[in-house]
This record gives sequence, structure tokens and C-alpha cells, in this order.
Amino acid sequence: MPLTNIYLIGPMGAGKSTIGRMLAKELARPFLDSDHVIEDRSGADIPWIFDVEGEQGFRDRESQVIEEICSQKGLIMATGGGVVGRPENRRNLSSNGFVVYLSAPVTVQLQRTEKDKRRPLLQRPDREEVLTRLLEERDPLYHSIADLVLDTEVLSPRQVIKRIIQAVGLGRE
Ligand SMILES: Nc1ncnc2c1ncn2[C@@H]1O[C@H](COP(=O)(O)OP(=O)(O)O)[C@@H](O)[C@H]1O
Ligand SMILES: O=C(O)C1=C[C@@H](OP(=O)(O)O)[C@@H](O)[C@H](O)C1
Ligand SMILES: [Mg+2]
Repeated sequence: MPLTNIYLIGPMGAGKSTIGRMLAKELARPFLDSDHVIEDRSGADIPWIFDVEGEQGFRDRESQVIEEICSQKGLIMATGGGVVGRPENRRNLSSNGFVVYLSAPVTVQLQRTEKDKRRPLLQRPDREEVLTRLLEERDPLYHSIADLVLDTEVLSPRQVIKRIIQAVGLGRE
């Protein structure tokens, strides 16, 4: 399946952006991070978009970008943690790509997102409650479209990449 797209889904701090970039480099494939595409297109960063357009505005931009990226071939895409909220996004992702759910428990997500101020949903004191609620809502949705689930609490980025390459059948040809 050499031209199959690979999509990384999962909660904030699971490692989608980090692992996606590394995986694309390893496979010499183009890499897109949907959050970065949204920022490039709008000429603004995600906190600004949330401030000015609200979460709804961000989600509209996200759906548009997901639809466009999913119509291309051969690329690796890291998504934002909330991409599974809309049915059209789930359809677009599951219809023409290999979907990898990178999972992480809330304790790990908390540590990995602690210093980064670019996630508007976490700029509040009750981050742990927010992450817990989001994971409860989204975990079944991540599972519903996942072709492969990998636990990033126990697997290093390199181990995750190895497993993805094995599963997609892109090992040495
Ligand atoms: N498997 C992993 N083990 C340890 N740290 C990780 C792992 N994956 C990602 N990280 C670290 O967690 C932080 C958040 O990762 P990021 O790729 O931004 O997550 P996401 O895009 O899923 O929100 C980064 O500092 C990254 O280096
Ligand atoms: O979980 C979410 O709703 C979000 C996750 C973020 O991406 P990461 O999962 O890469 O942090 C980004 O899309 C935005 O801040 C909203
Ligand atoms: Mg990311």
C-alpha cells in the first residue's frame, strides 16, 4: 500500500505532531500537521483563532483542511485532538487512509502539555478535569476509526514508528 495516507489521531500530548514528523522523515513522505495548515491558511495562531472566532470557527477551518488533505495521496498527517468530534471528519479520515490512534492517559497528557501555552483548551486551572472529560468523550470516537492503537505511555516515539511501519506493510521492500 505504498500510497496510503497515514493519519495520526489521539488526545493532546499523545505525540501526534512529534511522531508524525519523525515518521514522514523515516518514510521520505510529505508531512502535514493539520493545526499548522490551519495557522498558515488563516495567518493567525490557534489561540488567536479561538479568541476571535471561537471554537466553532476553529472547527470549521479544521473540517475544511481535513477534507482537502484527505483528498491527497501518499502523505502523513498529524491531526488535532478534537478532529474526531465531527462525523464528516471521521468519514474523511477513515475512508482513504490508515488511521493510527496514539493513546496516552491523562496523567501523561498533563505532563507533556504542561509548558506549552498554545493549546487554548488547556489554559485554565482545571486542566486535569478538562483532559479527563475530553478523553471520556473522544476515546470511543478515536477507537471507532482506528486501524491501529498504540499506547505512547509505554512506547517511545521510535518504537511507535516501528510498529506503524510494520502494520502498514512499509517495511524494507
Ligand atoms: N512517546 C513519547 N514519549 C515521551 N514523550 C513524548 C512522546 N511523544 C511525544 N512526546 C512529547 O510530548 C510533547 C507533546 O507532543 P506533541 O507531538 O505536541 O503531541 P500532540 O501533537 O499529540 O498534542 C512533546 O514535548 C513531545 O516531545
Ligand atoms: O484537543 C483539541 O481539541 C485540540 C488539540 C490541539 O492539537 P494537539 O492535539 O496536537 O495538541 C489543537 O487542535 C487545538 O488546540 C484543539
Ligand atoms: Mg499536535
